[in-house]
Amino acid sequence: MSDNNAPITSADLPALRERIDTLDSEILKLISERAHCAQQVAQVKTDSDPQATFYRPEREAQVLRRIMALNKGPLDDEEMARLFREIMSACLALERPVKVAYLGPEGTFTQQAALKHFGDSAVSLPMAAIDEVFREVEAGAAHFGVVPVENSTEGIVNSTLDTFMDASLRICGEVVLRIHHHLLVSSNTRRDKISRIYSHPQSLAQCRKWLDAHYPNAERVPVSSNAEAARLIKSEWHSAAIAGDMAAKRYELEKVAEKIEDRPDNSTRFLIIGHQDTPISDDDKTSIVVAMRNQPGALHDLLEPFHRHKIDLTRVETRPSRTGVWNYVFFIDFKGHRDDPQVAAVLEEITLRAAELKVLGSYPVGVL
Ligand SMILES: O=C(O)C(=O)C[C@]1(C(=O)O)C=C[C@@H](O)C=C1
Repeated sequence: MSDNNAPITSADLPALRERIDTLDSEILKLISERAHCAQQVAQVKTDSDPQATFYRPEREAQVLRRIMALNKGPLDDEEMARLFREIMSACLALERPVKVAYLGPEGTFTQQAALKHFGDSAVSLPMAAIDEVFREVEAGAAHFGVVPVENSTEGIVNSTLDTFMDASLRICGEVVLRIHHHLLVSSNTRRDKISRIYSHPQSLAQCRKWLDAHYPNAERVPVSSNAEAARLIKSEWHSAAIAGDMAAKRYELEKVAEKIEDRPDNSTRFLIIGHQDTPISDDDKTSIVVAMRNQPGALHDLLEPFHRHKIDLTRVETRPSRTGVWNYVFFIDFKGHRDDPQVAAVLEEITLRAAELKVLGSYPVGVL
């Protein structure tokens, strides 16, 4: 191979490939050793508790954060963490394969979020509605569920918050996904004759300006999901769909235009729901739902302890209560874990002031 100062030429190719082969052998050996360690961890877990939970979100967040902090390039931190995410996913599948229910059908952004969080080795099960995802996990048919909760342009997903009010499940993680929309067609579509564009209503709204500029006369048809839009156009030669990469791949569609969302920072936050409480990971969030008594100053009374204990609120959402006794409930997300002394003190104070308080979960801030 060339010395350090000489430019690399095609003559170096065989030596470079030989070096890659040697490195791959080392990586292979190390990954196998790591997988062996994970198997031993599983043994320790089952020895101490036959009902042990194998998936440990706080540990996974710590592993990924550490890798990102150690990474010196040339791969960027996210790319490197994504590779380790897959290694961990395979290691966890060796311990016990994880079943994850998500808001389907196949090809939705929620499926993409599930894969981003659990990796490719998880078994993912599409559900037709958000409450079905909850039910599947509550019934034990899936270990975890993934549901959308808020979008940076279109706001809150009300059905997720409403379903939480009656559910017994905990939040054990969050995933934030950059949402990129594409205009997709099938191989049979006459691209110059597009007269109808299908998508989920939120996606149509997120691409409104682009559609006004490029397809002002096409009919915009709202459907139940982007994946459904992608499926529909397979049989219509004059129609296009707005959907993401996952749907494009699943339905073998071609991209006429990429990243057509009006706001480049368009992102959606998803929650991971399950049965278990998650221990502290050192960078956590907590979600609670609170019903206050119907009296003046109730919201102030609720928020004041957070201010006094210097706890950052990341979201406050009001929803009509469905029990009829209390008019409104507040969904609050804040930084910190319920086992942090400061957070525990705030929760204790709120319990005294509120008609009802439910901690939905403390979980690691999304890493990827
Ligand atoms: O540390 C553990 O508890 C493990 O089971 C190992 C491991 C890993 O591969 O690093 C695998 C699955 C868990 O979700 C967390 C981490």
